[in-house]
Amino acid sequence: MSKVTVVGAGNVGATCANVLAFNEVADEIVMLDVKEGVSEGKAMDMMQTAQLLGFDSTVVGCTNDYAQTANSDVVVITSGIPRKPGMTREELIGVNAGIVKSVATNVLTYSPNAIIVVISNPMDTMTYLSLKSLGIPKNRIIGMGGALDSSRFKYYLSQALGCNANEVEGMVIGGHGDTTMIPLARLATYKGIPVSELLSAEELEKVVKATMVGGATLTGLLGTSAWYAPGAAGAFVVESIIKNQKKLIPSCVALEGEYGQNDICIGVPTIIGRNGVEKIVEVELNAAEKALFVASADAVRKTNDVLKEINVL
Ligand SMILES: NC(=O)c1ccc[n+]([C@@H]2O[C@H](COP(=O)([O-])OP(=O)(O)OC[C@H]3O[C@@H](n4cnc5c(N)ncnc54)[C@H](O)[C@@H]3O)[C@@H](O)[C@H]2O)c1
Ligand SMILES: O=C(O)C[C@H](O)C(=O)O
Repeated sequence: MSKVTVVGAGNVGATCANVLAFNEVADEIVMLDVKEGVSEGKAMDMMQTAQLLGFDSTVVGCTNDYAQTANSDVVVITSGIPRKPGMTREELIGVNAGIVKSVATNVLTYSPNAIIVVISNPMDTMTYLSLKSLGIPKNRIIGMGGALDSSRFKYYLSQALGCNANEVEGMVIGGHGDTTMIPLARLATYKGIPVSELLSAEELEKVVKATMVGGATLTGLLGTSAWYAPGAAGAFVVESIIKNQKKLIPSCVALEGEYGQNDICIGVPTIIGRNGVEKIVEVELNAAEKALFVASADAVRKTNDVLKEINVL
């Protein structure tokens, strides 16, 4: 019997729960939100698709009742506010830090062995806050950003190449921010062929830039931030944990010397399985990529410092 809780039944949380149910990733999926009746209503709506879509997972909704989340194997945190056009993710810290800290504490009380997947923004800092305030082993705290950013990178590469996105490989590491993301263009391939052999340097640069502001572009179009790919990316990470798939997914994890960094949570390639972070894979970066990673970590650290200034850490 596997159980996943999704906290925050807004755009991202509900989409994540829906994908988890549709793909039968867990036997039971609990959605929790502070808005009276919203989780219950969305859960009932999803359950009324079960016969149409043919899934057997159970979706349960509750209003702030953590007892219903008890003994979850994985808890996904999406609670908090999203950005509006013109904002950065970092600007959300003042509101979201308090929400994420209290939610993380509550879920751990009822699911002391859960693996926590943090989605709320600014995600790298919310992951660090969860790690520091919960004091659980670092393998059990995973920030979701790289799965989404890499999917966007593959999308933009496929558009430039005019090919199927499923036949493109590529990873984005670094922070999950408009200026901190590092799409690893040098290592991206189409059917094993380096994309640098198929696209000009200018075309590749355009893809990299579009990937970095992928979230901002959607926020401009939608008036709030995206949810289909973010929800699916959250479910993708959860599936690798629940089914022990050991997929290589760029994820925001605590570094202790890896990539030359300490006391930070930031996106790096990780093997994700039943124990959460099973392994951090150290890809050999070239000098330019190393410099970008250092700058990205410096920027993430600056946002982490705000946690102390606003007294949540
Ligand atoms: N890491 C990523 O890749 C990524 C991708 C997309 C969105 N996000 C972030 O995810 C968060 C959610 O985005 P969204 O579009 O779903 O927003 P949303 O407003 O649609 O949903 C957020 C939900 O959280 C709920 N909530 C607020 N405080 C709560 C609490 N204390 N306990 C339980 N629920 C609470 C709200 O009632 C709301 O339903 C935002 O911070 C957004 O920036 C991150
Ligand atoms: O862009 C945002 O603010 C939401 C999320 O981080 C995303 O990348 O879609």
